Amino acid sequence: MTPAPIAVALDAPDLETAARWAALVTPHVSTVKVGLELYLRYGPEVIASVKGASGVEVFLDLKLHDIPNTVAGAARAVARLRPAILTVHAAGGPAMIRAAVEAAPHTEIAAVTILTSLTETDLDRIGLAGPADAAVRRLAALSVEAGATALVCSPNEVPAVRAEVGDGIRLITPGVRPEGAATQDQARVATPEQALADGADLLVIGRPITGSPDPGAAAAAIAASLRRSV
Ligand SMILES: O=c1ccn([C@@H]2O[C@H](COP(=O)(O)O)[C@@H](O)[C@H]2O)c(=O)[nH]1
Repeated sequence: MTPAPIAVALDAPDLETAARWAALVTPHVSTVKVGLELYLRYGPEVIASVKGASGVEVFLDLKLHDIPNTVAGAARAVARLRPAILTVHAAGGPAMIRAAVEAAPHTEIAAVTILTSLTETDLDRIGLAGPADAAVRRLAALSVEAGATALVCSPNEVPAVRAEVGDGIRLITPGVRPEGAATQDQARVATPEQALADGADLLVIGRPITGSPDPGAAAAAIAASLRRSV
């Protein structure tokens, strides 16, 4: 069976837990995601540990955001680990995004538009007044112009972003919660089925899977539900 287009966020406190979660979910999902917590604690060794013997894609979610020269150096440093995907913040601007793209030619650079934890009130307060999807759309357009081939946005913005950037750009959506699951610190959310129906290419799901007593079964259940919904 083809693994579901899900990136499981391995936000674990230690490497053993992350590797165990990865082994449990990789029969069911295409991708595992390593974020700041694991990478800052363990560095490059985390990539091999979560990959194990499986062919799962590794998504390195470091959300780089600095001046172009610094981001180029950071992207070059992690490119040798050959992650499938590396994130940068779109708000770093076009020169910074292009620097990452050029520094990591074998890795897909995904630009994070507006964090899915932010509400419209938060956006007003940080000076991005207006509906979230207007800011997301603007950041999406500049990121693609700068060479990003993937974008991170909430599932709610997928139709607007797709209309802006067209097909051929991978849309990655955190802020995904199965029906009835707690939203926790996520603000702009949708169900996995809705996200997929709206055209998301890769769904990032963490705690609804890793917080389950059986992460493998939780991943399998969401994957099965996605298969039924298409
Ligand atoms: O806008 C963003 C960008 C990245 N994330 C990351 O995705 C996961 C979501 O985990 P859940 O447990 O499913 O909430 C997490 O690693 C974030 O760092 C995001 O949530 N929103």
